[in-house]
Amino acid sequence: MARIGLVAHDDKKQQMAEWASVNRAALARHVLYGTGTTGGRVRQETGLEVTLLKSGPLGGDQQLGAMIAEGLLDALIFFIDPLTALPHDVDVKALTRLATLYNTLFACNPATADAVLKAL
Ligand SMILES: O=C(CO)COP(=O)(O)O
Repeated sequence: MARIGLVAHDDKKQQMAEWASVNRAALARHVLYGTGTTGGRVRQETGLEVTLLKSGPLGGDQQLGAMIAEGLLDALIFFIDPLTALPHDVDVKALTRLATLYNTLFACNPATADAVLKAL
């Protein structure tokens, strides 16, 4: 059982919902956390229990970063939108920086998320 953070930017939320639905059985074996909107969407699509943090732009990315720094998160699935400028880009950078710094399993697209989920 691993503790997994789920995050997706707006243009990637559909992709996250589909990925979570396809991988529902595997995800059900883990403890899930999500930024507000992403987590709500995953909950709605899959019926999985997801602990909802604040929405990303309102501090949810930072909450996940703090969990990583405190050793409370084992993997981060973060579907980043590479084509859109985001006003809270500093938060995105901070979260990906901490995932890198703490050697956290970190997937930013479905192909890598599949591999990470298999590894857990
Ligand atoms: O913006 C996000 C991550 O940077 C995601 O936050 P939401 O899931 O609340 O939309």
